[in-house]
Amino acid sequence: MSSSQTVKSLDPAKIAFIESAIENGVLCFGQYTLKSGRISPYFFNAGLLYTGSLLSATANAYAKILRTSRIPEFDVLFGPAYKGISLAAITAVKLYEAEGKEVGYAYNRKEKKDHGEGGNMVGYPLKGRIVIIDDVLTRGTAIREAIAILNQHPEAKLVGIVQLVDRQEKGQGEGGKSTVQEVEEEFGVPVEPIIALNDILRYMEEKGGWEKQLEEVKKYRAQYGVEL
Ligand SMILES: O=P(O)(O)OC[C@H]1O[C@H](OP(=O)(O)OP(=O)(O)O)[C@H](O)[C@@H]1O
Repeated sequence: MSSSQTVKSLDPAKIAFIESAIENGVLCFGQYTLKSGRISPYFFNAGLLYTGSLLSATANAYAKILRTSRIPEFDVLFGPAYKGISLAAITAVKLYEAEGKEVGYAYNRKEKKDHGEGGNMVGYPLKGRIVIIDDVLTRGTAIREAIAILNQHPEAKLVGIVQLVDRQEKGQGEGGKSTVQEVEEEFGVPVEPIIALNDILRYMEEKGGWEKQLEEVKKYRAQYGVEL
């Protein structure tokens, strides 16, 4: 298969997102130690979404998922520190500019501040229907911490979570479920990704020229992945 092969079975928006991520080094292949301790042959580095055009494309992708997926109506976007902060902010701006949709925006600090406005929450008051915006759930530690923050606000109701990439990996439990499945069951809300590992694999398979990386990712998936 040549590297100019067309990818037919994926949504063009997903193809564009994957290609832009690869071109800009956001989606990369090698050897990466994840927060979970797992050594992954691929990594999605949301920290490299650092130009206006990349942020704009990312915000479009989040806005589209919020419009088209299982995420219900919501009032506030909550971006957990650190990476979730800018991701939630750009999404709130995009929803307003592109769709005229006004939503609140809130984030937490990792360290508590004792001057100025004080506390560790900033932005829109945490009340109403909340959607968490983050980059990726690996073992789900960060998302559980974010939900614990929400639970300290009795008027806040979590209604959904959106992540950039669903790695489709086993979570913390013994049942062999993915982190996403565990979080969906535990908290009773949908967790939607912009792309999933399956999309990335399909892209690599159909595009061609990725045989070596594909083999490594498939090996990793056989060890840590879940069949969906
Ligand atoms: O599901 P987990 O195993 O918790 O891993 C995923 C989370 O960990 C990373 O954030 P991190 O806590 O490193 O904070 P950062 O955004 O400040 O980099 C990443 O941004 C995810 O949010």
